[in-house]
Amino acid sequence: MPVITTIDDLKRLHRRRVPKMFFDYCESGSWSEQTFRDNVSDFQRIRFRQRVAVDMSNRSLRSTMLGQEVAMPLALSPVGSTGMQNADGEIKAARAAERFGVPFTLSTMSVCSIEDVAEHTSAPFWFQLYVMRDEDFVDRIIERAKRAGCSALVLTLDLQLLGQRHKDLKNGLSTPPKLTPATMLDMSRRWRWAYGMARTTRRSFANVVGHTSEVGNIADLSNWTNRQFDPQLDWEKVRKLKEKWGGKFILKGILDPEDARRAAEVGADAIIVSNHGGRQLDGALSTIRALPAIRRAVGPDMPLWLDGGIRSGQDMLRALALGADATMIGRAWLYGLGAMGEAGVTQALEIIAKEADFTMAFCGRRDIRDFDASNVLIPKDFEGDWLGDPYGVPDQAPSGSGKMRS
Ligand SMILES: Cc1cc2nc3c(=O)[nH]c(=O)nc-3n(C[C@H](O)[C@H](O)[C@H](O)COP(=O)(O)O)c2cc1C
Ligand SMILES: O=C(O)C(=O)c1ccccc1
Repeated sequence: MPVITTIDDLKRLHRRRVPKMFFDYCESGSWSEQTFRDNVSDFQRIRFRQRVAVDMSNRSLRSTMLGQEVAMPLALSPVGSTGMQNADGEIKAARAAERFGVPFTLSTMSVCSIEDVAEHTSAPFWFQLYVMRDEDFVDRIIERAKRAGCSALVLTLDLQLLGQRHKDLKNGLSTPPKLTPATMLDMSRRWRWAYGMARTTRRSFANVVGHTSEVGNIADLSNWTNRQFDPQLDWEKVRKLKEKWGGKFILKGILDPEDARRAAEVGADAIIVSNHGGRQLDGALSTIRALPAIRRAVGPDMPLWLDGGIRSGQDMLRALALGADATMIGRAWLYGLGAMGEAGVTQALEIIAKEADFTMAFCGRRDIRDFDASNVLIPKDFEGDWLGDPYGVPDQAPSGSGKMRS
C-alpha cells in the first residue's frame, strides 16, 4: 500500500484498482482534451505572495455556501455513474462529505437513487438535474428530490448534447458496459472493485430505471439517456424550472460573462463557473481564466463558485483569490473514491484542507474568508488578449488592490 499524501497519489491508486474503462471515463476530456488539461495547468500560473512574521495561530477554513456553514468553501460536484467506480459510490461519497462538513451533489445519472442516498445520510444533499425531453420525467424527479429533503437544485446547463470523448468510444463504454473477454479479464483483475460490485445490487442508473416505462426494458440505457438530453433548453425553461423547484437554485456550466448575467437575471442563488471538467466544448477557456471576467460581469454580491481543475488546497485558494466565493471538485474526490472508497473521499478532503491551511498561513492569513487578490500574483497575460474580447480585461491588474470581488 503506497503512502498517500496528494490527490495525484489517489489518482494513481484509482488507476490501479478500477477497471480501465471506468478510469478512462473519469480521466477524459472531449476531443483533443485541451480544455481538460488547461483547467489544471492554468492554476499553476498563479503564484502566492509569501509573508512572514505574521501571527499564524488559530486559523480557520470555515465558510458558508448558500447560508450553510461549511468546513471549507468547497462542495462535491455531481459525477454520473459514480457507483461504477466503487460499489455504492454515491452513498460512500455523500457520507464522507457529510462527516467532513461539506455539501455533496447527487447527479441525475447516479447509480444509487435519491431515496437510497437520503436513507444512508442525515445531512441534506444537493440534487443535480439534467433536463430531459420527457417533461414528466423532470417533474417527477424534482418531486422526488423535494421529498427526499434535498436542500438545493443544481441545474446543469452545459450538456444539451453529450460531448464526444474518444476514450469512451474506443472502450465501448455504455450502460450496461459491454462485456468482451478483454474487459471481463480486466474487471476480474481489479479484485477489490469486483468484490464490491459482486456484493451490491446497485449497478444501474437507479434514478432513471423504472422511472419511465421505456427505461428498465431496454438493454442499452446509454442510448435512452443520450436521446433524452434536451437540445431545446433555453432561459425560459430555466426560469420555469426554478419556479417548479421553489427552493435554492444553482446554475452550473456558466463560462461566459454574458451567460452569467442571464443566470443572475433568472434569479440563480449561486452560479457555478464550469466547463464540465473539459468534457464538453474542447477549446473553451479554462474555468480559472474565465472567472475574473465573470466576477466583473455579475458584481461582488452574486455567489460564484469555481469548478474545474482543482487538484489541491492551493488551487482552492487561487480560485478564491480570483473572485470565487467557494469551489467545487469532481475528479479530485472521484480519485479518492476509486482508490479507497469512503475513506479515499475523506482523504481527498483532508489533503485539500491541509494544503489550504498551510498555504494560507504562509501567505499571512488566518481566516480563509480574508484570502483575496492581494495574496497572489497573476501573470499579466492571464486573462488573455482575445480579439473582440467579451472578457473585457481591465488595464489595472487586480493584484495588490485588495479583494477582487469587492
Ligand atoms: C466522470 C465524470 C462524470 C460527470 N458527470 C456529471 C454529471 O452527471 N452531472 C454534472 O453536472 N456534471 C458532471 N460532471 C462534471 C463535474 O460535475 C465537474 O463539473 C467536473 O468534474 C469539474 O472538473 P474537475 O473534475 O477537474 O474537478 C462529470 C465529470 C466527470 C469527470
Ligand atoms: O459524463 C459526463 O460528463 C456526464 O455528465 C454524464 C452524461 C451521461 C451519463 C452519465 C454522466
